[in-house]
Amino acid sequence: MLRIAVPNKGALSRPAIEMLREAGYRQRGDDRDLVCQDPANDVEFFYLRPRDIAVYVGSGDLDLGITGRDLLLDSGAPATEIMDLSFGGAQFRFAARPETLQSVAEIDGRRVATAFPGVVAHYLAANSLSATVVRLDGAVENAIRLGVADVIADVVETGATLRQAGLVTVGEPLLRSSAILIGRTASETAEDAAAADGKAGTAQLLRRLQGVLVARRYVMLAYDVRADLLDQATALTPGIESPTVSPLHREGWVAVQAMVQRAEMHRIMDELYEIGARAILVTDIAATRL
Ligand SMILES: Nc1ncnc2c1ncn2[C@@H]1O[C@H](COP(=O)(O)OP(=O)(O)OP(=O)(O)O)[C@@H](O)[C@H]1O
Ligand SMILES: O=P(O)(O)OC[C@H]1O[C@H](OP(=O)(O)OP(=O)(O)O)[C@H](O)[C@@H]1O
Ligand SMILES: [Mg+2]
Repeated sequence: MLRIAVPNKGALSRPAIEMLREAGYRQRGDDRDLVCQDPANDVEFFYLRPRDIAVYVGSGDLDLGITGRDLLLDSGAPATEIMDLSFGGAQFRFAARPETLQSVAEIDGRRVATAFPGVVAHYLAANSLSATVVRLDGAVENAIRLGVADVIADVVETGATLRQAGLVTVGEPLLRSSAILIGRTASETAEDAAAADGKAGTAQLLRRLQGVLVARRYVMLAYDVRADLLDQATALTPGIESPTVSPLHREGWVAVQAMVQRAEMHRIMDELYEIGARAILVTDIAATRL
């Protein structure tokens, strides 16, 4: 049986559970449940603090887990990123009072408050800087006004918390984080992952999660167009492999179906209309296996 760690609380919990449900797995019905069995898929889910997930996966006690890239790096656990899950996006940045630090180089010799000492130590070492790291649990934006630190290093999503605390970012992000699937060994494909841990459920999970990512990113576009305009139209909608073209009852016209990126759909529909395509329809994709 495959054993998978899922965030029990925090920014990543709800979207992780939603993604697993969309991928066809059974998930807990109550926020307080710590374990959920999914016998139909031969998987057991454990709900854990996102910060602890890399530890369980790194030790081999759990096979796979969903956590943040920043939390994986911070843990220093021997686990690796298998797949970017495209949610929980945030930057990890230094911040300070305006006008106090012109560049990251000036962090040298200062006190840096953070709940991610591993990420900060890694960055300082890679950039030959030395600073005193003050480890806090959260609400680190307060550390400067309370005199504990000169600089903070924290997760920034909208930037609202920094603004409210009267702080500004310093330098470029230390890292761009998002939710990731982690395992013991890096795997390029679902087949590699299954081969690495010898569990069939691993390949199935990877394929299903990839299926959800594609279903979220793409829509199905269908339209009718005059056959002599088909080359022009399919240049706009090449699809993933190749568009489906079917004859229409109406002489000289064809129907075309192709997947397009959701972010591009309105531009493509406008351009198709311009060249003479009609009955242009978009439908959501519920699930995919490409
Ligand atoms: N707005 C956000 N605030 C905090 N973490 C975020 C945010 N958006 C994404 N994340 C990611 O969520 C993970 C942190 O989750 P975690 O549950 O440890 O903290 P949290 O969401 O702040 O919850 P809490 O601090 O209440 O325990 C990190 O990987 C972080 O990059
Ligand atoms: O850029 P923003 O959209 O404002 O989000 C980032 C803030 O959210 C998180 O704090 P959280 O609410 O989790 O509190 P914590 O510091 O106690 O973890 C994070 O630590 C930042 O403070
Ligand atoms: Mg937090």
